[in-house]
Amino acid sequence: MLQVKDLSVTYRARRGPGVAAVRGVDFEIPDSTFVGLVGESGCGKSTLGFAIAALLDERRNTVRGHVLLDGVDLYQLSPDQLRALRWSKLSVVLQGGMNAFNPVLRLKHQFMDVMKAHAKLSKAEMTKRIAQLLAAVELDPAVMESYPHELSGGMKQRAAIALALVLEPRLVILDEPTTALDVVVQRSIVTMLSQLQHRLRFSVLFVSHDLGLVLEVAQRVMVMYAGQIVEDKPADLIIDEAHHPYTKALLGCYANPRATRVSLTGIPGTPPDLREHLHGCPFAPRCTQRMDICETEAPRLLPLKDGSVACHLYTHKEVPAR
Ligand SMILES: Nc1ncnc2c1ncn2[C@@H]1O[C@H](COP(=O)(O)OP(=O)(O)OP(=O)(O)O)[C@@H](O)[C@H]1O
Repeated sequence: MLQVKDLSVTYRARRGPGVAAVRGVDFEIPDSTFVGLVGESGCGKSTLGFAIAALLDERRNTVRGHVLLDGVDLYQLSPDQLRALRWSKLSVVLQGGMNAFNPVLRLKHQFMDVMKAHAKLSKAEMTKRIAQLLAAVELDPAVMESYPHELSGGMKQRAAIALALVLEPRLVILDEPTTALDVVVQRSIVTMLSQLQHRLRFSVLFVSHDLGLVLEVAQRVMVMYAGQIVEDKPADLIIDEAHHPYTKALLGCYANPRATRVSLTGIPGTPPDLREHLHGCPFAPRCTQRMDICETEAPRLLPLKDGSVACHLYTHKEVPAR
């Protein structure tokens, strides 16, 4: 349903090279699939999410490649065609829900504005639909009469998810939707989201730096490093069968709740500066299994039995340098 083909995004700079935040990314998300996108801060997750939603300002950055939703390339559409498609086919939920709502309008009017722009419904029908949606995200329907500031952070984020679902989109992109919330509220929202996704069968791209949280809800996990997808795997296999040394290192930073003993390791070094031209594998300077080829040749994302990985360890028979 969603196909991303050779997608690259560069934030242009006044002087010098821009930031190549997304570098030739390819993947697909079939219907009704919950995909998590994880990686350290600055690896390009949000930029990829925004580029898929065609939300980046093309006056300030360069987007190349294709994003196809049901075969329609979003980057070939006029602004009006794109507007018609937002909310109805694809919607976005951002951190804290704060960007979703106008502070001076009651929630119900904000839901109605979206509905009026896309569908012909009577006021009573709209009110009924808003009540159903708020109940679906486990909020009291009476909340529709509130202003955004009257809601707690968790309630606001639930309302933002309800708003994203108002026109029954096929794909919802959530960018760090629960990061600003406490752990208990985070868990309850993510569980609610997962149940809704099962019931309503939309697809989700869930952007998060929290691998533990993603593993609780996603069917598939894509791991991003330095603007590229380095591993893509079913979530239930990633803990025991991760291939990429970066995925293994990320897992080492996360306490597996199923393990009886846990030792957390961290990842030495820092991700590369995305303003620079990258030679070879971007993870090589931090990789404990690097080989000579890793310094010179960029690995391509190649299919495995389950998922895919971009790492020379699985295509070359060289012995790791250390
Ligand atoms: N508007 C912008 N202009 C210039 N560079 C940007 C802009 N937004 C992001 N970047 C840079 O692009 C790179 C990728 O950033 P991005 O926010 O997409 O990463 P991320 O993985 O989502 O990180 P985080 O989890 O911290 O949000 C970083 O080097 C960041 O500094």
